[in-house]
Amino acid sequence: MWRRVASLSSSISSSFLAQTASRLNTWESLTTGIAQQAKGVIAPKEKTPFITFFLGGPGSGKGTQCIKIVETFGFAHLSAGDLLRREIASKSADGAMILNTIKEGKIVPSQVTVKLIQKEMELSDNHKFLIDGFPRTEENRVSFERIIGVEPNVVLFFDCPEEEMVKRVLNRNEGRVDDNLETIKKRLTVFQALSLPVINYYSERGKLYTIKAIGTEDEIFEQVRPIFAAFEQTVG
Ligand SMILES: Nc1ncnc2c1ncn2[C@@H]1O[C@H](COP(=O)(O)OP(=O)(O)O)[C@@H](O)[C@H]1O
Ligand SMILES: Nc1ccn([C@H]2C[C@H](O)[C@@H](COP(=O)(O)OP(=O)(O)O)O2)c(=O)n1
Ligand SMILES: [Mg+2]
Repeated sequence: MWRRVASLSSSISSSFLAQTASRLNTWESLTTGIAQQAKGVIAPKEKTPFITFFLGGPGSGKGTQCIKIVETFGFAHLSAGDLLRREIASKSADGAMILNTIKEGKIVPSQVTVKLIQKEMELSDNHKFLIDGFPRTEENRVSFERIIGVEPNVVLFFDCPEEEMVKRVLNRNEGRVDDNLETIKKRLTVFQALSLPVINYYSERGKLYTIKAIGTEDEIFEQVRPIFAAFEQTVG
């Protein structure tokens, strides 16, 4: 597998290869556990994971653009919010706590969310992931790095005026318990206080792509598409 990665391109820098090797080891350990549990039913992944984080305030259009990336570039879409809502619906042990946290516009403890993401990654046949709505706090970010052991390759930030986000969320019409004015206001405060530092963190590391998230869905996709097109060859 190492030879396969190393032969991808001679122009890939040695530090990139070192990072790739480290991610590969992590991916193998991530998959080994589940493969053992399944007694060989699930084959170990053959490709290095490619991880993208989609960040932005409520209603900034993350989920909408993820669907387009899935259709165009064949990524697996893991929405942190959807995974948490699934826990609520399944009446799991954490369900009531998650529901209250979401209603309050707060952030669910990282361990819970990262475990759900980890499970989805392990079960997926894909190696290209869009992780949508995560990490929303520095605690989320550090917890992902500690538990999953990898950093994202690319981070997208959907930059949208608050007024527009509020309008979109109030029109979302998906029956979500948090799509009301009171919760949105709390979520916007949490976004400013806890999520912006994560966005700044990735900006300082040169991983951040800021998308101007106003305009039609197609116009916004024309900003998003080239980012993924540029990585298509190396991602596989
Ligand atoms: N560019 C856009 N212009 C207008 N409405 C949009 C746009 N993108 C998404 N929407 C709508 O806004 C709402 C929120 O979008 P969504 O993708 O769920 O955002 P997020 O996942 O960031 O909260 C949805 O009802 C969606 O259909
Ligand atoms: N990393 C995350 C992601 C979502 N949550 C909770 C708290 C969020 O307000 C809700 C809804 O998240 P979701 O990503 O679905 O929300 P938007 O699509 O941005 O409106 O889920 C969380 O606690 N931690
Ligand atoms: Mg969403």
